[in-house]
Amino acid sequence: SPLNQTWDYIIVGAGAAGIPIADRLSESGKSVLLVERGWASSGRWGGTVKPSWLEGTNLTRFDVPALYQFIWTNDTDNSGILCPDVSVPASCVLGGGTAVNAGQFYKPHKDDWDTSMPSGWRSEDMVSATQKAFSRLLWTETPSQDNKSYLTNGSSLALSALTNPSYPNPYTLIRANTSPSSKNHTTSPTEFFFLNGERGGPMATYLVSASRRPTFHLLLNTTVSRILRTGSLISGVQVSATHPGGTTGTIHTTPRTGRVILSAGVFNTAKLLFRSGIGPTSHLATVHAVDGPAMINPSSWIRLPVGRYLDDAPSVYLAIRVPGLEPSAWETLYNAPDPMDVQRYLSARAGPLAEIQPSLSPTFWDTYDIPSSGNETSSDMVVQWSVTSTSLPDGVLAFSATLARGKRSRGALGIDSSLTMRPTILPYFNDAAGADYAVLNASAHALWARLLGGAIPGASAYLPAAGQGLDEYLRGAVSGNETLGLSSNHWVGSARMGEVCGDEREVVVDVMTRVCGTENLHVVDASIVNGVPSSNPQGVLVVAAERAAEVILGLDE
Ligand SMILES: Cc1cc2nc3c(=O)[nH]c(=O)nc-3n(C[C@H](O)[C@H](O)[C@H](O)COP(=O)(O)OP(=O)(O)OC[C@H]3O[C@@H](n4cnc5c(N)ncnc54)[C@H](O)[C@@H]3O)c2cc1C
Repeated sequence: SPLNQTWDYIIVGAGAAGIPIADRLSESGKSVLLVERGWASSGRWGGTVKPSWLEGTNLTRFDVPALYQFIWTNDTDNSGILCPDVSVPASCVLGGGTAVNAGQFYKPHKDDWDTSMPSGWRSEDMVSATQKAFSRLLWTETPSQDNKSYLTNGSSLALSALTNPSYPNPYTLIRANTSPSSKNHTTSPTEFFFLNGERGGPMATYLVSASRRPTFHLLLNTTVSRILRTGSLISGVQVSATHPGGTTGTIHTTPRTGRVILSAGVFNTAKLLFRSGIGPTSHLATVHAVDGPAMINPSSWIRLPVGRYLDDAPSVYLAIRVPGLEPSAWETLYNAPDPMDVQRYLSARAGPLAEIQPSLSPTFWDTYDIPSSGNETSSDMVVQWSVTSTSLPDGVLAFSATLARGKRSRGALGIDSSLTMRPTILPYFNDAAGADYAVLNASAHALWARLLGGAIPGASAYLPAAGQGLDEYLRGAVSGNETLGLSSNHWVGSARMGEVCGDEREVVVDVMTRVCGTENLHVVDASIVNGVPSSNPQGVLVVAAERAAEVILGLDE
């Protein structure tokens, strides 16, 4: 039992960052315990949740790319997948976000590091970590093993509208993971981490190599409820069984040298810090009222601005009607897919079930210059657009704009008396100078003019509808009570990394990923990324985990 030994590294949370760092640390020969609150998702790890047509195979719903969309639907049994104690979608099964996400996988833009991360985490420092991450996790634009794309009618139309030289100012076609820092008026086939026609990512790579080492142990179905801490020194974690097969008790780190690494995701890492007496006083007081004497004494609380730099990329979509657009019929895929498609997938991992439905491609980017205003210096801001016709009526093609690196709005998170984590300030369109809205507005107008100006023959307005102005539509989309609906699930930044603990820039962890005021407690997950990157974040997170492994192993040499 993991309770009966001490561990050099205890890693909390087996997600996008937790799995890679666990693997890299276990390479050193030291003992590594990876504690995951959820159950096995992928069939490779013993997962069992699947539609009936996968019975008799080793695959689960998490392994088949096309089943990704069903995490959002009410008519599919999604119980036990999303974290019940987080008010926004967060995955609480093995793999974390990488078990349920769309698999879009992008190499970081160099400015993802250079504009917001401290020294030691700039692009020149990340070269080896990037190389390691992107040689372990491969990517593809055609997950289907016959090397074809399916239901590509919408993506082909969009790609030609973007790149057609007969329309003014065409986009340049690139391969995003070959030219990661070309994100200005460029378009690329979407890059996915699917592997051999199945979900890839950390569960299919790093976890496989880690689990071959005798010094590595994966503990599933077990929630870490708090860190065992005496002042600045961490001695282990308290755990409780979440599901059958889980473990309850206390697990200790190796005396004097052991470390605990929190990789539980933006909201759950913050919750663990709060429950361990680390955070803003008001949140610690909320936890104290619930946990009482089980919580560390207030005289030992470490006041840090955990959660005060929360960020997420807001998304707003425009949609057009396109004559003759191929219907996607994706709704039937879970319970009643076409038997021919099932046969093709099961025998050869090919066909529409091997890809996100329908092809979520291409992706395109524009970068805008933002003049200085108030305390803000001039900078640039990236808008990433993606194309899909899923969950819309037949014949409708959507273009979804995501405000990415350089966006200025910031939010905050908090905890309530049921110990549920939630954003208390949403990081959307709240910047004083209105730069975020200005960029969205400019980008949406440029695209709308292209789409309705002849770049897609016969296209007509759907959202906004004909007669409703684009400005009015955009204003409506970004205001009101529905703003959580703007989320792209790209949350980062709840434990801001800085060069100097205690300075005014809301620093929670130092460049060694160590929580300020502690000796051996680290955070390695999306919490330490100081602002949304230029593209979907998991590529940045795996690289960050590789970099964190380098610095932590360096500390222990
Ligand atoms: C529906 C959806 C679609 C997305 N699509 C994409 C995409 O296509 N591309 C992309 O780049 N990004 C995508 N993302 C975002 C991406 O998945 C996340 O940014 C990423 O997974 C965050 O990584 P993380 O390591 O910080 O946390 P996570 O991956 O969330 O991992 C945290 C892990 O910790 C576990 N845990 C939490 N609390 C505890 C505890 N107390 N004890 C033990 N274990 C605990 C959780 O169960 C989970 O396994 C998507 C996210 C969602 C929700």
